[in-house]
Amino acid sequence: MIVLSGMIGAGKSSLTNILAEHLGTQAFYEQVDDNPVLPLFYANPKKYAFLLQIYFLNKRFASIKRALADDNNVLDRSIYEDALFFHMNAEMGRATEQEVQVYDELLDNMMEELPYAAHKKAPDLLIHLVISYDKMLAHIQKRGRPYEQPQNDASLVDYYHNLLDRYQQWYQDYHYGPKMQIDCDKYDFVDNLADRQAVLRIIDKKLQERKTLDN
Ligand SMILES: Nc1ncnc2c1ncn2[C@@H]1O[C@H](COP(=O)(O)OP(=O)(O)OP(=O)(O)O)[C@@H](O)[C@H]1O
Repeated sequence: MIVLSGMIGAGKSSLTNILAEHLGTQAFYEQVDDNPVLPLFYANPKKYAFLLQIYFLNKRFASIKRALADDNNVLDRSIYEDALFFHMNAEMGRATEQEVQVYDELLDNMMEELPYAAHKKAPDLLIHLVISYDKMLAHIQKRGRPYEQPQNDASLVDYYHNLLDRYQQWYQDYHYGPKMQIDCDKYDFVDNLADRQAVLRIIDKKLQERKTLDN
C-alpha cells in the first residue's frame, strides 16, 4: 500500500488517482464533501474536534484494511497525520487532555490489530507532498469549499500556518517505513502533463529501489 500525506489542498486526492491509474491499482480516497462532521467542526471546533477525530479514525481504519490487500493500492491520506491535527487542535484548546489520551490509546490499540486484520502493519511507501502557504491557499480557493476559506474565517490563517510549520517535523519523525517527498510548488501534476510524467518517474524510481532492496 502506498499512502499520501501533506497539507490541506496539497493535491493528495489528485495524485492518488493519477498514481493508481498509472500503476493499475486501486485508489482509496476519503469523500470530503460527504463528511457530515467536517462543516460542524469548522463552525464550532471546540465542540466537534473529538467527534471529528473519531469519525476519521473509523473511516481511515476501514480504508486501510481494504487498501493493505495489495502492495500498490494508493490511499489519499495517512492515519498518522490525524494525530498531528488533533494534538494541535488540543493545544489550541479545542480538546481536553483526557480526549487526547483516549484518542491516542484507541489509535494505538487499533493499529496493533492491523497485522491480524490485514496481514500487514504499515504502508510500503509514504509519499509526502510539500507545498508553500501561498500555493496551498490558491488550491483551497480554486476548490472553493466554503468552510476552508480564510476570507470567511480569519482564524484559519493561523490554523494553516501552524499546521504547515508542524508538517516538516512530522515527516522527519515518520518512521513506519520508506518515505519520499514531492515538491508541489515545483511540479503541477494536475494541469501540466510534463510535470505529471516527471513526478511519476520519480515515484517509479523509488518503487523500483524498494523492490531491489526487498529481493
Ligand atoms: N484529523 C483531522 N482533523 C481535523 N481536520 C481534518 C483532519 N483530517 C482532515 N481534516 C480536514 O478535512 C479536510 C480534507 O482534508 P484533506 O487534506 O484530507 O483533503 P484535501 O484538502 O482534499 O486534500 P488534497 O487536496 O491534498 O487531496 C480539510 O478541511 C482538513 O482540514
